[in-house]
Amino acid sequence: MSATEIKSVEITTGINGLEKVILREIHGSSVEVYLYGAHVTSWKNEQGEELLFVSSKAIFKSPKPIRGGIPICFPQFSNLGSLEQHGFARNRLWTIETDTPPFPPNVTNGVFVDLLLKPTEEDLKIWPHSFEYRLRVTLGPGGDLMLTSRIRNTNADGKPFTFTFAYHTYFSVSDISEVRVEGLETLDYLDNLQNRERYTEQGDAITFESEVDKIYLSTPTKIAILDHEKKRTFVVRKDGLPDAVVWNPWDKKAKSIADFGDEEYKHMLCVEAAAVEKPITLKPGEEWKVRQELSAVPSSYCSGQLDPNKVLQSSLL
Ligand SMILES: O=P(O)(O)OC[C@H]1O[C@@H](O)[C@H](O)[C@@H](O)[C@@H]1O
Repeated sequence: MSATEIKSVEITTGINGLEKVILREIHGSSVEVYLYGAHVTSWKNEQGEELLFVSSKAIFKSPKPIRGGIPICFPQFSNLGSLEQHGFARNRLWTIETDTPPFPPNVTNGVFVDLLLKPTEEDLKIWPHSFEYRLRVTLGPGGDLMLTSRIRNTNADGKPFTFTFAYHTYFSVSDISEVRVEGLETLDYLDNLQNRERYTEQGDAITFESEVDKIYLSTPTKIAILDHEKKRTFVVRKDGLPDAVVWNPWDKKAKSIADFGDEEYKHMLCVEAAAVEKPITLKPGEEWKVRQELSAVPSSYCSGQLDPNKVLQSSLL
């Protein structure tokens, strides 16, 4: 048996000496996750092709979050509150947890790592709430990438807390002009480029020809990103996350982002499973559990299958 045929969890050192965990499946797929931000920075298929976008200018150094991969936005999405943009979970050091409270059996298939974030004294000064955030990153037997989050209110003062959330996934695409997203058509969205005014998406699948920054509301549990040039379709399945943010900065905004290459907008698309419109409130002792599952399939994948009405009726997870 060669090294790539062994299923494994390896803890090693990544860029700038930051610790990372590499998950490998027997057929050759792999996932890398940094303890800094519990940030997935790589997801490769059985052919070793990278499926996530990470900027060539990404800075792997605190306090800057890593540009690309899957940042975790918690306890605040965007600037919807008093915290730094997208909250602090994405630039804190998480720990590996070996004695995690049991997960339901459907999230224990495959190879996984459990990460834990608890607030420091400093964090409590800016967000005065005790919590335990457990993230399980799982690489499934078929190369699927699953992120399961469990967030528990551990406040001893009897107080509830409220937050917004997103898995800010950057998908790698060959050419953004050739990409379309299915599953969001006809839905309502808040347009971040227009003071979060509410609009209704018209027409067919979503395509890209300029900057886009939209929060789609009450979205189906399944969304597809079709990359015609690569002949690849990403399928996002989500559970407990009603919203979906779609973001591409396009050329002008790209130039204003220091840790993002001028032309890189052509090769990425963020589709972010999120809970934004209706913030989540947890009482002490309560736990919120959500899940995102990503798969990459060849583009013979039947387009049109993701009619939101049909998808909404079916249970996908
Ligand atoms: O540069 P950041 O903080 O990682 O955010 C990137 C983008 O993230 C998206 O989720 C937001 O909708 C955008 O408004 C934002 O520009």
